[in-house]
Amino acid sequence: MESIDVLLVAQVLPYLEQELSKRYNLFRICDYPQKSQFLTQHGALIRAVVGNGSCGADSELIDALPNLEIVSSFSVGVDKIDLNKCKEKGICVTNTPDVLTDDVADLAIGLMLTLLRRICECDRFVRSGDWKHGDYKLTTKFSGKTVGIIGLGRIGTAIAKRAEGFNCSICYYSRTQKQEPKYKYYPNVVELASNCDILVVACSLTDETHHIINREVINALGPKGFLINIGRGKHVDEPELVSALLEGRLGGAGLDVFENEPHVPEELFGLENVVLLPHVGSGTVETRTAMADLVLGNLEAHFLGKPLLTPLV
Ligand SMILES: O=CC(=O)O
Repeated sequence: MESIDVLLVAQVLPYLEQELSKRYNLFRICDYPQKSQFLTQHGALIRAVVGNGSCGADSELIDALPNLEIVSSFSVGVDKIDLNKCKEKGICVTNTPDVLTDDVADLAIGLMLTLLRRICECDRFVRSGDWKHGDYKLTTKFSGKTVGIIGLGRIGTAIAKRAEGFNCSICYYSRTQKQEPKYKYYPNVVELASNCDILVVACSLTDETHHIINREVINALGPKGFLINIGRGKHVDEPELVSALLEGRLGGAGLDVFENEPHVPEELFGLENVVLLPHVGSGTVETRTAMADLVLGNLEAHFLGKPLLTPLV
């Protein structure tokens, strides 16, 4: 398959990049200071694009690649791929579901525990020597809280199962009610936020879920409520979140994702009731390797004319 031209548009696991360059004629967009120059010179050669959750294939890129057959994303989220355009043009799209579910759900629970029990702050308290001057203040219990989940898909369900292990009650919002009698369904996010202690964003980013966490939802969650976001930064109206935290209208936030990564609002840096992570939901060696193998497996299947492993479009 060395003669197949593949374009890498994002920074991915070195193992994936190495395997791609062994198997294909690999172009890396980052090697070209002018993207437009690359596209004019080589655009017509490219049959596959490999991207990730931050950089995929927008309408402009798809238009510049007239022989594109497949976009294979090293991510579960595909909000950076113009799916409608791919459908229209008959371009296949694959992502990396399932293999990262456990890691993302583990991290969501980690964020809840870290936020409520102030684990990062406690660590800083010990390192700074402050413990010698007195004990750390009391924090908030996690076990038994009501956890509200936006999006009861693979990741949302895995979070619910884990939270059940902490005797938490589970409620959720999703476009349609699921066959899950143990979990209470709310038909809108404001009602969900009013009725839970911890609100978790676990849905995919679409036009409908952009800023699903807005001022009204934040106010419904309230000064004793906590927000956890392991979805996408754009699920949250970030300036609204920052003002709610600064004004004490929200109890706290555990965030793995931000609207303009890697930029994080600096107003958050001084707050004790936030935990800030650098988008590491699936960031373990085991999971990223499994994700890389899925990207490679999907490309191989496509070019051998076999069924795709994880087709989306
Ligand atoms: O954010 C990460 C992913 O979509 O896999």
